[in-house]
Amino acid sequence: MDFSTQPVLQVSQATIFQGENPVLLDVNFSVEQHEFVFLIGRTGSGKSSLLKTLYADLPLKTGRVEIAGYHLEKIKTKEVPYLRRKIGIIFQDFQLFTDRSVQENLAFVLKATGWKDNVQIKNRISEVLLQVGLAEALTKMPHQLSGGEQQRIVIARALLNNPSILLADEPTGNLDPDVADGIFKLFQEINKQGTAILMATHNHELLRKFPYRVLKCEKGKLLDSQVHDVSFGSSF
Ligand SMILES: Nc1ncnc2c1ncn2[C@@H]1O[C@H](COP(=O)(O)OP(=O)(O)OP(=O)(O)O)[C@@H](O)[C@H]1O
Repeated sequence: MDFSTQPVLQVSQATIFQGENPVLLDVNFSVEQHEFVFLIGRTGSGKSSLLKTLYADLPLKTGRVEIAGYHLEKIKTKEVPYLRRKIGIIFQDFQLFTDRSVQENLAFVLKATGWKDNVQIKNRISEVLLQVGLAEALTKMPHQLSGGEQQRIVIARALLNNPSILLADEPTGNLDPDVADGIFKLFQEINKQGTAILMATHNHELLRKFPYRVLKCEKGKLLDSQVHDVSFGSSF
């Protein structure tokens, strides 16, 4: 068994760019396997740009990032799909195929990531649906599900390949507060089972309720509540 304490994410001296424009300078932090970390900051402060860099949607031009065993400063385009199997990515807007059932949406991802055995595919889909509390949704079409249920399916999809870290960009942003609470609890359960979570949020309530570590994008820097005095205030 692997008892290594190697962080799942390590960022050193990285600059986060949008095109030619630097958005965050000299970014340094790491995330351990058991951690739940909030990413905050005003609109336009660089949260999404940081997350996009971490899943290799934006190139890392300066500095070093190791995530789920991949070094982004030297990753090749053909390796990016393999990296994305090791990290789960969840956005605010559910991007399910609207013309396919839940089962077909999930099977598509497994097949695209190399799964071939139909029995194993079926079993894995049942497992992740059970994990997100939606076993009965298997044959439903996305439009037959509520917003919160669709987001649960998106989370199930992100879990299919047992990622070591989930990157979530405002995953509760479009949901009613009660539904958002349920989704947040689901993230906490997933975290307790050993998946690190880095979640961008504007939700003050969550930050006040849950004393997780906070990374804050502010004036081109990334502040870390483990190192800096990070104010939540009204500035995010
Ligand atoms: N596709 C893009 N092309 C060029 N510039 C962009 C692009 N997306 C974002 N930016 C710019 O990069 C900077 C950081 O934006 P980013 O989307 O990372 O902020 P954010 O903190 O995620 O904001 P929000 O809370 O509104 O999602 C902003 O100045 C923004 O205008």
